[in-house]
Amino acid sequence: MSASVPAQPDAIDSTFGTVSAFPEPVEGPKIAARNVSVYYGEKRAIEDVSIDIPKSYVTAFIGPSGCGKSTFLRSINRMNDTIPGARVEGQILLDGEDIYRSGMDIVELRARVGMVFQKPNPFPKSIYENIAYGPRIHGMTNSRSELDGIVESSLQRAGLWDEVKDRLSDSGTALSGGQQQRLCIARAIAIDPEVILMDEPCSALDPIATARIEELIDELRGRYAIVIVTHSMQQAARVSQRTAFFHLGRIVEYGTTSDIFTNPREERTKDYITGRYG
Ligand SMILES: Nc1ncnc2c1ncn2[C@@H]1O[C@H](COP(=O)(O)OP(=O)(O)OP(=O)(O)O)[C@@H](O)[C@H]1O
Repeated sequence: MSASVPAQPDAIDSTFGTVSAFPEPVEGPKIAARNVSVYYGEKRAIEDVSIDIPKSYVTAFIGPSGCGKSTFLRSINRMNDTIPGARVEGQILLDGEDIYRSGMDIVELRARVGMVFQKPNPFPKSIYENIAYGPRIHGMTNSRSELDGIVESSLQRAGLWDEVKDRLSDSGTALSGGQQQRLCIARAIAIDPEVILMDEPCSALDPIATARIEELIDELRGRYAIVIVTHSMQQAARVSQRTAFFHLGRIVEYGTTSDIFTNPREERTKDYITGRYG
């Protein structure tokens, strides 16, 4: 891992296990949202959200069902564009560039800001093709051997290579749920993104597969800005260094995961993380 990777977690909390406390990021934000509101038709699902999301950290979005976590996550790579009637106000800056400006190349944006969904969704193609598809359409390689190299390194980084190297031509959909999710992470990594958005990536997985994905998230964070939506307080505490608590379409509190879980400023945050509602 690079030297810029934050240090190891240093705070322990008996309820949530090890909770990370990290120094402030040294670089400017990878993503900066400014007064973002998201509408579905007349309904406002996100209201005036501003947040800076750093590189080399995992940022968790937590909050009760329907509070807008997924809506906001999807607005970071303009996935909401695909929903009829959805509309975004405000600014979302990626390295200072407004991703909602006219003329923004959406295909390039989604290559820079990859996404992993709740339910693993490999293409109904071979394991090899699942990974090779993105680099091929983005013109990232000139030769088969280069493409082979990307497929191998992506599967390596997603911790799947040893399990699939002898059956790359088997269908991706024939893998176990946990393997499929690692395949989807490998697919996202293959096009060299800068940000990885994960919408409840473990909710369809058993505890062992979940632990594997959590380890993987920790291994990957040095290289990317990772944002994860999760319903599991324990998972947020285990994998993230920053946590934003959403409620009724707003961010109530955002800070180090350590502060949010051990020393929340807001009553609503405290109530949620102690299980009083949600
Ligand atoms: N495609 C859509 N069309 C209309 N309304 C939507 C759509 N998607 C979400 N909403 C509404 O926007 C609000 C926020 O939903 P969203 O899925 O972002 O919340 P969430 O916090 O991710 O919830 P959950 O934790 O249950 O996944 C909810 O009131 C939801 O009903």
